[in-house]
Amino acid sequence: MTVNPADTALWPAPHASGAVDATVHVPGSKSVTNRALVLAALASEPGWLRRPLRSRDTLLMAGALRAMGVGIEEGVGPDGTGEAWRVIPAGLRGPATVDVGNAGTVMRFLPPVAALADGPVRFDGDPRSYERPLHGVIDALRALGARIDDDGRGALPMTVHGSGALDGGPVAVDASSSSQFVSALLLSGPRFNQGVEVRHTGATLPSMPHIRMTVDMLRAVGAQVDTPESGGEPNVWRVTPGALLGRDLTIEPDLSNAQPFLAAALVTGGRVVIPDWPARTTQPGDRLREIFTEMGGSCRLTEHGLVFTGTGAIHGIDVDLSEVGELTPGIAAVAALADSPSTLRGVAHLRLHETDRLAALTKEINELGGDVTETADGLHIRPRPLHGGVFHTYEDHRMATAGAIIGLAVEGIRIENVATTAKTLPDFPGLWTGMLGSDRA
Ligand SMILES: O=C(O)C1=C[C@@H](OP(=O)(O)O)[C@@H](O)[C@H](O)C1
Ligand SMILES: C=C(OP(=O)(O)O)C(=O)O
Repeated sequence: MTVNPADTALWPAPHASGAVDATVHVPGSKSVTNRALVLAALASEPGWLRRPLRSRDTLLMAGALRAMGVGIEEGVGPDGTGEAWRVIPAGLRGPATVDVGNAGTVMRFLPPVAALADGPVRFDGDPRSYERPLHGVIDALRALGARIDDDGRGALPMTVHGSGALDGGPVAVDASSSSQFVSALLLSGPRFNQGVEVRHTGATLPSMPHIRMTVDMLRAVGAQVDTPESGGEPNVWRVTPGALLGRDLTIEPDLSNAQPFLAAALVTGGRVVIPDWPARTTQPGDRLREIFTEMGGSCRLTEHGLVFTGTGAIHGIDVDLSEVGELTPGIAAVAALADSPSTLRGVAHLRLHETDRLAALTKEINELGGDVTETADGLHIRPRPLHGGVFHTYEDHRMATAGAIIGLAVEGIRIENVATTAKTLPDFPGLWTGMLGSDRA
């Protein structure tokens, strides 16, 4: 990818002059949009995605599916309101090339789809995508009958030689480095000849809500899925082969991307409303209601959405984030501004995310005067007065939003490459300054 020098420029993170009071419309969920695209592409009839997220990760997913022959028409919905994408499934085909960027969902969810295509599908992406774990997907697909050429490291780049069908059946996977290995195999499972039975063999399994999201969305398109929670064996998921329905699905706002805005209410002692917060969801961001309440805020789910209010006090927290790892950078940023220390646990696998997030958070907060230490599976954060400086982001969207949170309370923070937020959150700077502008209007 060519980097535009303007994108890596330093962005002066706005300092909050007072308590924020704003309503923020957060764009659609990355995780839901990319699952919905895959399931719609594998269905036996066309479907609709309403209010899809339009961001780097989701456009890469749509582009990759189009390259394999799927029709995706971007436009307005059947009732003429709001953005909606029409997905028209077609016989999956190669040769095709997939650019995964640095999207975990694209690099893990699409190789099983490619195994169903007729022809070779080449996968490549950003340099970081070569380092992110993919062995679980590659080894499992080979065990299920696929032919894959990689360079022997079990990582990108690689070519999946689709033969139009895959046997499927039982397979063992160590998904301790990413829950996306399990999700990937389950999502395409209904289209494998024998379905799929995925047995997780590792000691730990992160991001369980994201696996529940996969299961819920599969069931919503007619798949039969047996899970440990529905009375099955622990660590075993079974998907029965069968046709998938085309659906008309409205995508929920991305609750993990609501995090910086909720944090703004907490940090400034203000109030932020997030419309369309779902009453029931599998998104891990829903845990923020509890976590940010423990850290000093309060929230109410109303007809207007989630109303989150800060008091001005920010407390430290001792919390296991293994289920909700993607919330860690934002929680670490708030914790660095708290009135007592924090311990964030259960997130060793974050070393393999967009960047090594534990190292990056430690270095960047400490360079502003903070006192953060890495543990085997997380961070200890002892708040200290911070000063301005450059906050490096390592092409990680959540590092950029974490820096913006600190910038609200600390003058002179400049964020490197704020444009990296476009991975999942289009126009973050606009939404952020809009939120801060509302209290001055
Ligand atoms: O399935 C998904 O949509 C995701 C699963 C999680 O991945 P890991 O299990 O690799 O942490 C999460 O961190 C990522 O942002 C999105
Ligand atoms: C880990 C993340 O993304 P990915 O889907 O690329 O794994 C994230 O969004 O925090």
